[in-house]
Parts: sequence; structure tokens; C-alpha cells
Amino acid sequence: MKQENEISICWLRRDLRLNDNAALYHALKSNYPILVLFIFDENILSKLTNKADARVTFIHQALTKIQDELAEKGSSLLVKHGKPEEIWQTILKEYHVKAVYANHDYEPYARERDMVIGETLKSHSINFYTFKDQVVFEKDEVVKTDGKPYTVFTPYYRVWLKKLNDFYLKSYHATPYFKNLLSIKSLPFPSLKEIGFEKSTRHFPSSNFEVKLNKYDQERDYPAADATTRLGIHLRFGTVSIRAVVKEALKQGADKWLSELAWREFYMMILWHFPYSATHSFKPAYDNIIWRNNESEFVAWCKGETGYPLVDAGMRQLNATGFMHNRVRMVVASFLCKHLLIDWRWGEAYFAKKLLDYDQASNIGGWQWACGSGNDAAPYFRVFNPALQLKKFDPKMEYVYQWAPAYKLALAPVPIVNHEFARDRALNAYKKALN
Ligand SMILES: Cc1cc2nc3c(=O)[nH]c(=O)nc-3n(C[C@H](O)[C@H](O)[C@H](O)COP(=O)(O)OP(=O)(O)OC[C@H]3O[C@@H](n4cnc5c(N)ncnc54)[C@H](O)[C@@H]3O)c2cc1C
Repeated sequence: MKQENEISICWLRRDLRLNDNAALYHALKSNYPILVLFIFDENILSKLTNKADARVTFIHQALTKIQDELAEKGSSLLVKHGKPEEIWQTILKEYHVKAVYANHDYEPYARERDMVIGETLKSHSINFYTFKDQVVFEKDEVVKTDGKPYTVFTPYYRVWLKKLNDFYLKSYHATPYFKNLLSIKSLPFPSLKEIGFEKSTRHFPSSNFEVKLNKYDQERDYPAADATTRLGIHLRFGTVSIRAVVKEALKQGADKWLSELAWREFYMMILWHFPYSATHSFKPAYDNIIWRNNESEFVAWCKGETGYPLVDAGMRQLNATGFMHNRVRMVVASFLCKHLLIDWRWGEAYFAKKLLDYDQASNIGGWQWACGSGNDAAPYFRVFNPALQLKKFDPKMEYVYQWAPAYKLALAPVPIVNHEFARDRALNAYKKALN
């Protein structure tokens, strides 16, 4: 029999919104009052060295908004800080929990975490219901006819597109069910300071992506044009719904942009099926490359002091804003792996520290693509020429002058390495490893 104080919990993670949220929708339609939970995960936070990390501020702001929305509905967000295993033990003592609802999270750490929490809940006879929410098609939904995962994007995308229909894009309309939220006074909401962080002064891009779509196809490759949507951080933390975003892309006929959203799902699918690729080259032979790993050259790359204008502008944009244009990401990544022969994992880790839109699957996918070690990567002998890339994609040096003004004043650093020399050196090192 249902008792007075029995509740179910909807645990938010990378889905920081009340609207069109699969887990929350299903929770609200169940039999028990719903308490919405977020845990500031110490296992993740303790690895962030910058105490003013902008992503923590972004999450805190998104949660503040959710708290306000819940308060308007007579409920509250439960915000905890600690290691999820320990937090759940406390919650299970504090509340009479009947079921837990959450959305799938595909990264290796998240899979492990959910397995452990699932076991804990099971040992208390509590059901753990999980749902697809952050992608349109997840790990096993777009696969080859023999059930194996695609490792090449083009055939994957063909099937992804063919499968796309209203059923998969239907939004989870929770409004009629908000009355099933647990009626409760506002619970304590920790400040950033209380969880060991400071407020970042970074500017966060707006989630109004719609206006950017009509010129995306023509202008997306020009870093000075500011023609991409900057939706990455919102997709990362789920402050927008992927279903709503895809519907808008279809409505505007933004085909190229739609394919970029599919790349995101492709990389998530790859990381799910090939979790070793988080730390090892997808193509194992690439782990035979003897990297030079010169530390002072790595520092010069990080600071944007390589003497290559596009590389330096990109790194400076990243350091100043937490964003770097996609075309420039490809150029700086290729430069690090090939021109400097520095292990892609060093660059991947640096991006992970700095990018507002950092996403493990896309970042690893992007880095392994540039290095050549990835599943559907640039061939190893394709070595981007940073000078030609500059000529083609920033011909008036507008992007370079914005982020690396020294080039305008002819104060540019001397190139760290000669392009032709570096190209030959890279090709030799790659050939040696792959033969
Ligand atoms: C070395 C390297 C590292 C990268 N690291 C990340 C990362 O950590 N997180 C991340 O989201 N993207 C990453 N990307 C992909 C891409 O550069 C960014 O998604 C894009 O620049 C973000 O800008 P935007 O939000 O304006 O994207 P838009 O061009 O407006 O695209 C919309 C959304 O589609 C997705 N998307 C676009 N391009 C790609 C792509 N090539 N691969 C996967 N998803 C894509 C993103 O979610 C993006 O926000 C990386 C690419 C490279 C080459």
C-alpha cells in the first residue's frame, strides 16, 4: 500500500531542464510524488584545477533556473555535493524512495557510476528506470544489418537520416503532470563557494540558435564570420532538447547543420562501443608512433606562440573564451600531432580543460580524426598546411587580428618549426609506426 511519505526521484545529470525531458516526463507520470535531484559529483569536480571553471558556473546557473521553476510549482530541487555512491546512501536514509528515474549517460565514467548506483538501488529493492534523452538515436539504434556498429560516418548518416521521423522527435510534454512534483518548501541550495568553486566571468553563448541556420552552410567554415550556433554547451548539459533542435533544423532545411548533430551522435555511439578509444588510438597501430612530446613546444602551442597565425589565434581564442571555431580546432589539432609530433592525448586533455562545450566523445573523435588514428579519420599523409588554411578560410586575417593582434603589428613570433621540414618528419614517424 502507498504510504504518505513515499516518493520517487528524478536524477538530473546532463539534462538540465524541466521541459521535454524523457526521464522527468516518465517519473511524473508514475505513481509517486517526484523529487528532482542533482548531485555535484566530487569525482568530477576534484579533477578541475581551475576553481573558477566556467562549466561549473554554467551548471550552477542552470540549476538556479530549475530551482526557481520548481519553487513556482510548489516544489524544490534537491542539490547534493559529494561522491554519488555516498550521497545515495544518505538520500536512501533521508527519504522513502520507491523508484529512481534518469536519462542515459554514455561516457565510460557515467556508465560505471550508473552501474554502481543501480546495484545500490537494487539492494534496497528500488527500481532504476533510465531513458534515452540526449540523442535522437543511441548506441544500438543505427547499426549495420549484421547488428555491428558503423565505424564510417557516411553510411551511418544515411541510415540515421532515413530513420528520422516524428516518432523519434516527439517532445515529452510534462506540463500536465507537474502537479505530481513533490510539494515541498525550498531545500538548501549550495553556493558555488560551498562546493569549492568561484563564479566565472565567462560569457555563455545564448541558446537562440535558430537565427544562425540560414547562412550556416555557406559561412560555417570561416572563423571570422561567427556563423556557427555555439549550441555545444547547451547540448552538453541538456539546457536544450536535442529533439527540439533537430525539429528546427528540419523545419529550416538546414541539412549541413543536421549532419553535424549526427556527427555528435556518431561519436557518442563510437565511444560506447569502443570505450578503449578514450585512452588508446582507435586504430591500434597508431599507438606505435614515437611522439617527440617536447614540453616547451607544447607550452608554446597552448599559449598560442607557435608563429603560425591561425594556430596562435585559435589557441588564444580558446584560452580567452573557452571556444574555438571548428575549422581552427582541426588545424591546431593537426599541427600539434603532425607538425610538433606531440601525442594527441596531450591536446585532448588541454581541450578538455578549456572548452566550454567539452564533450568526451566529440573531443576524442575530433582529436583522433586530426591525428589520423580515429575510426573515420583524415588519412595520415594529409598534413594540413596552416598557411594555406589561413589563406583559404581567413584571407583578410580578420580572425587572426582579433585573437592574435601581434600579427597586425608585425610582432609575430618566429615559426616554431618549418612547415616542409615538419611535414616530412611527421610522415616518416607515421610511416615507421604503421609499417
Ligand atoms: C580537435 C577537435 C575537438 C573537438 N572537441 C569537441 C568537444 O569537446 N565538444 C564538442 O561538442 N565538439 C567538439 N568538436 C567538434 C566541433 O568543433 C564543435 O562541436 C563545434 O565547433 C562547436 O561549435 P558550435 O556549437 O557553434 O557548433 P555548430 O557548428 O553550430 O554545430 C552544432 C552542434 O553540432 C555538434 N557538432 C558540430 N560539429 C561537430 C563535430 N565535428 N563533431 C561532433 N559534433 C559536432 C555540436 O554539438 C555542435 O554544438 C571538436 C572538433 C575537433 C576537430
